[in-house]
Amino acid sequence: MAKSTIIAIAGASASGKSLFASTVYQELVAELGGERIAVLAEDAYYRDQAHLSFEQRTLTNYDHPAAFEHELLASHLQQLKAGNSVSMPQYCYKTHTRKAETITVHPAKVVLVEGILLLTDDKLRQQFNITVFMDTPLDVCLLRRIKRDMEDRGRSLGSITEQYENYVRPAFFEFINPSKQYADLVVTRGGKNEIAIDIIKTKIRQLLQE
Ligand SMILES: Nc1ncnc2c1ncn2[C@@H]1O[C@H](COP(=O)(O)OP(=O)(O)O)[C@@H](O)[C@H]1O
Ligand SMILES: Nc1ccn([C@@H]2O[C@H](COP(=O)(O)O)[C@@H](O)[C@H]2O)c(=O)n1
Repeated sequence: MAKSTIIAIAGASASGKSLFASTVYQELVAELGGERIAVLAEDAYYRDQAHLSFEQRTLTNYDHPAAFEHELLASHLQQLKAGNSVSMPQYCYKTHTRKAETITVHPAKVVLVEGILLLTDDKLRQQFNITVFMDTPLDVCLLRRIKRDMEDRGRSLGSITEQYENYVRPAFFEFINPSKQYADLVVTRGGKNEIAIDIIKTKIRQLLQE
């Protein structure tokens, strides 16, 4: 396989990273077919916590780089670039650990990867060819996170606000926002910014023709 291009999409929790990545992916798959584009999520690389009790897992700081197995993600990106398939873990936000099953990701000409702390890690940054930062106001992110976490991740309003004050907001200022400096493209207005989606799609079409 010809050299892969890795496109990283970073930004705050609920800033629209997954929506942006999945919109680009789905629209291009509808147009070109899926075998030359792959999508990975940094969240899939949260450390396995099967050895901890549920109570212990609720105490983890999921917004700190130490919560992620970034070495495994970096090695998977390297494997994909080398033309090998990888077994991407699957993560469950309700149990706070990995599922038993993995997903096989095949090598692709373009690999999209999205996650909060991608641009904070030097080894990961070395793998990225194009970097995008979703610059959505934090109050907008919080409102979207509350709705999503209550509807999809089985959380109470109390647990969301406590986690937000203790971990999510501090990590945004300590790690996520400073990593914006590493972005090639800063996207405002979230995962539905059609011009930004179009720019990335145009770049990917160009890469697929090379
Ligand atoms: N521009 C937007 N307008 C309205 N809702 C949005 C927009 N961008 C994202 N959302 C919604 O906000 C929530 C969080 O978006 P998501 O893409 O999952 O964020 P992230 O992956 O950054 O955590 C989702 O329910 C998504 O549909
Ligand atoms: N068990 C977990 C694991 C992660 N989180 C939160 O998820 C956020 C990152 O995912 P996004 O889709 O929002 O980018 C991060 O801010 C963690 O706080 C969690 O709540 N529980």
